[in-house]
Amino acid sequence: MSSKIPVLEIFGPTIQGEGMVAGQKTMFVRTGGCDYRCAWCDSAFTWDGSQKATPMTADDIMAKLEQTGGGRFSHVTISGGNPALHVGIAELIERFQEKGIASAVETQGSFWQDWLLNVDDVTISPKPPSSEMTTDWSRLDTFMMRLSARRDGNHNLKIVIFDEEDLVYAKQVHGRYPDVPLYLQVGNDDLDNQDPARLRDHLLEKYEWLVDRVMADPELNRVRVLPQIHALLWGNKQGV
Ligand SMILES: C[S@@+](CC[C@H](N)C(=O)[O-])C[C@H]1O[C@@H](n2cnc3c(N)ncnc32)[C@H](O)[C@@H]1O
Ligand SMILES: Nc1nc2[nH]cc(C(=O)O)c2c(=O)[nH]1
Ligand code: SF4
Ligand SMILES: [Mg+2]
Repeated sequence: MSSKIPVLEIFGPTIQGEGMVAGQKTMFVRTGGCDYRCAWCDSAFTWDGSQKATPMTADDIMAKLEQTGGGRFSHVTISGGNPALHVGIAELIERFQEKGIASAVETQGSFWQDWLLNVDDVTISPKPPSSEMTTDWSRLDTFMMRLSARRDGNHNLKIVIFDEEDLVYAKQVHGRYPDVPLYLQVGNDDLDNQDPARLRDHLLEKYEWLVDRVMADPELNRVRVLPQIHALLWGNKQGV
């Protein structure tokens, strides 16, 4: 029997706006529920009760992806919430493999699932102090070790930066997993802004600050710095 997955939204094709495969044409499946409560979560509707998830089987999700994306995609990103809370995603990844669809997952590294071994690109996003969450380093170590042991697939770290303290945290993570590519992402601290042009100016100013800080720091010579491209293009709109 297949285990159902709580789904908040399925959308696309759009571009992956963040991290390692930024610019990639992809569909998104966003799952409901998260074990964290980040102070600045831009997807709080997945866990704060404001929107209701629909329980779906892997086949339901495939049908909805095909209905929404038509023939216009060959890549699916699973985000949330924390997708790694859901065992049922194993079957969804199998469907992708059968159909030759590449897959990516966004998670914070607090829960492991063996299906992660079959995902092409795994992004792990540990949370810095500004999130008001605490990193369980032994859990994260185990998570990173399991990913490093796989033969196929890529993984990377992505840390959202709001302030100096977050940069200190990012350097701690970088020192702990020096061989894993690290992306620093501009934090969006204006989640209620409904004016995409004004938000864009604001986020670009923050991007410039982050770039300047990274250029000045010899401990950050190997990191990559990116904004959320989708926020620059479409602001705080959901489902893009
Ligand atoms: C909404 S989360 C869902 C996946 C998973 N729970 C996680 O946090 O990695 C997707 C990505 O958005 C990032 N994110 C969340 N809120 C953000 C914000 N206000 N500004 C920039 N990035 C944010 C997260 O750090 C994560 O990398
Ligand atoms: N275009 C686009 N790119 C994204 N990359 C990560 C996202 C996420 O919310 O996990 C996201 C998203 O919501 N939209
Ligand atoms: S871990 Fe991800 S989904 Fe969960 S609260 Fe933090 S940013 Fe939001
Ligand atoms: Mg997002």
